[in-house]
Amino acid sequence: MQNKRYILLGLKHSGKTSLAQGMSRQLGIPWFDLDHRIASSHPQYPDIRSMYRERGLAWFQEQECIAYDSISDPHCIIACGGGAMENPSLMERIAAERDESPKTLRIFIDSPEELLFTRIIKHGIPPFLSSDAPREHFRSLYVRRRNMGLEHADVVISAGELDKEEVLQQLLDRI
Ligand SMILES: Nc1ncnc2c1ncn2[C@@H]1O[C@H](COP(=O)(O)OP(=O)(O)O)[C@@H](O)[C@H]1O
Ligand SMILES: O=C(O)C1=C[C@@H](OP(=O)(O)O)[C@@H](O)[C@H](O)C1
Ligand SMILES: [Mg+2]
Repeated sequence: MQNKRYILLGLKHSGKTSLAQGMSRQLGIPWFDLDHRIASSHPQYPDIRSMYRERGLAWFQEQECIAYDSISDPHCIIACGGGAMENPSLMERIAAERDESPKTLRIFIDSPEELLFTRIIKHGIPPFLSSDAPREHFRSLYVRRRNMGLEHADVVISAGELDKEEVLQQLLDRI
């Protein structure tokens, strides 16, 4: 099972980065995180939030594509950011790669809305959520991104209330 390229998709805080690390440990193949690559290419910003806030969505989406293109390993795990499903250029790249080589597998981590919102606001309201009505904004964003994730995915993992190790196990059983 390890001779594939696994792409992790899911809303913010669904556990993509943690799962990529866990999969890498279990499968013995490298893992990459698009946000980490963007951050290390732009050390003038303290974090992803501040660069997203300062440079805006279009710039950030371009950086996601550049970060994706910079990964050449055919066998690896790539954790995308929570907005990746809404980045058409990135989704097209990955779909084209999948058409060329069925060894690319898109995995959507499907987590409940309320649980994600609770995890997200623990660290304050992120720049992609309106500060006036973050809960309502998150609801519409959740529905839209989830539908897109389900549409793009080859495998869907229902994470429910499972802890990280349990989600990882579900995922490993399915690939
Ligand atoms: N299944 C889970 N159960 C509980 N907490 C989780 C779970 N998955 C992720 N988390 C927590 O949510 C936060 C975001 O996790 P992370 O792996 O960075 O998600 P993502 O990359 O999807 O934003 C971290 O604090 C992490 O410990
Ligand atoms: O949901 C989003 O729009 C975003 C999620 C973040 O990634 P994580 O899902 O890994 O936290 C990061 O890419 C950026 O802040 C935008
Ligand atoms: Mg992440």
